[in-house]
Amino acid sequence: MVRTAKAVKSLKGGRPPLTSKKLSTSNHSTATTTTNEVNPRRKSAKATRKLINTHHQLHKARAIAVAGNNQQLVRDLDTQIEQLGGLAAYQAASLTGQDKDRGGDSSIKLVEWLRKRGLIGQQSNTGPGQDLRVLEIGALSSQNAISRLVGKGVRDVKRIDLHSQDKSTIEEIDFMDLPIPLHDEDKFDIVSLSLVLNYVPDVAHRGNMLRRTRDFLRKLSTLSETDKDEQEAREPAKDTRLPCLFVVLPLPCLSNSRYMTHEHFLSIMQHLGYESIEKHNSQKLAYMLFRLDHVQQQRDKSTVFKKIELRPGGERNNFAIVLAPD
Ligand SMILES: C[S@@+](CC[C@H](N)C(=O)[O-])C[C@H]1O[C@@H](n2cnc3c(N)ncnc32)[C@H](O)[C@@H]1O
Repeated sequence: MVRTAKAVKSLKGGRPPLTSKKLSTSNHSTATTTTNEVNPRRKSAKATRKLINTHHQLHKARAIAVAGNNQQLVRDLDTQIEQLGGLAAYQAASLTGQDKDRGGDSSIKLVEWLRKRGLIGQQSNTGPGQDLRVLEIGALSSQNAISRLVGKGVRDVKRIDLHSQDKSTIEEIDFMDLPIPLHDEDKFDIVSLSLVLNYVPDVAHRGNMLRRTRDFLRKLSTLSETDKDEQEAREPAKDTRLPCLFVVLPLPCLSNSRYMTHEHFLSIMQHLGYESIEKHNSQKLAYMLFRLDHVQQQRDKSTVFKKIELRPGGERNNFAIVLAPD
């Protein structure tokens, strides 16, 4: 068996287990069971974290092997990934992490912020934001908090994933292959990228993915002028400008990486035209909401963000994002 890089202790999972170590008995998953009968829903929090962490390591090692054109190593790593139950097992483990007793559904924070900003009304079908269109990249379930708002302030949620857990509600497609909508009305008000960037093994692909999110966001707010006037009359202080990108990362990606800091991430986002409008750190996750300014994104096309050491030290992880020029 091929040895992979030593575990990056502080980057494991991305889903926080809470204090309870009891086995999850929740049964609302749409996760499929693989031929290997891997069923992480029965695993302990520790075992779930270990499975997610091992997947991250194997995928990272595979990306390096692909870059070095080491076909034999790629095959060995593919075998190891398959033996672990493949992507389906990884997703099921992540879905387990979405259980309430493991830290929950990250879209709860998105919904909280949309409400706070007056983009979602307090009651069904009464508030502004009726027409909010959401694209969820890396979707595991159609039952999360943002999905439950469909018909209650959100018009629709388009969910995509590399490996769909339920083809009727989650389209199986790589975001990088998702056709860019030609017309503004077919684009989205909110794009969600929750715990996806850290899953992408290649640092340049992470940058490309972030850049591509802009093509899916509308140029104009969906709040009609009447909606805006009504909203401002009700709560003048609220800023209802759209469109927005919701990003969630394991906190150590920003707080303990050799190549990334919170400020550096904000610089990358700012360069892409994204203004930070909300942020929250839980014990294990960093939640961020950005607003895209389509005018700002046009400037300074030559800047490059390389993988450079920003925070030296021993006990660090290697999370990085590389952004090539436009
Ligand atoms: C850790 S799970 C996170 C799921 C969920 N968003 C959450 O916050 O719990 C990461 C998911 O991102 C998906 N993913 C990674 N890269 C993707 C891509 N390029 N296009 C679509 N989905 C992707 C993976 O298949 C995986 O299901």
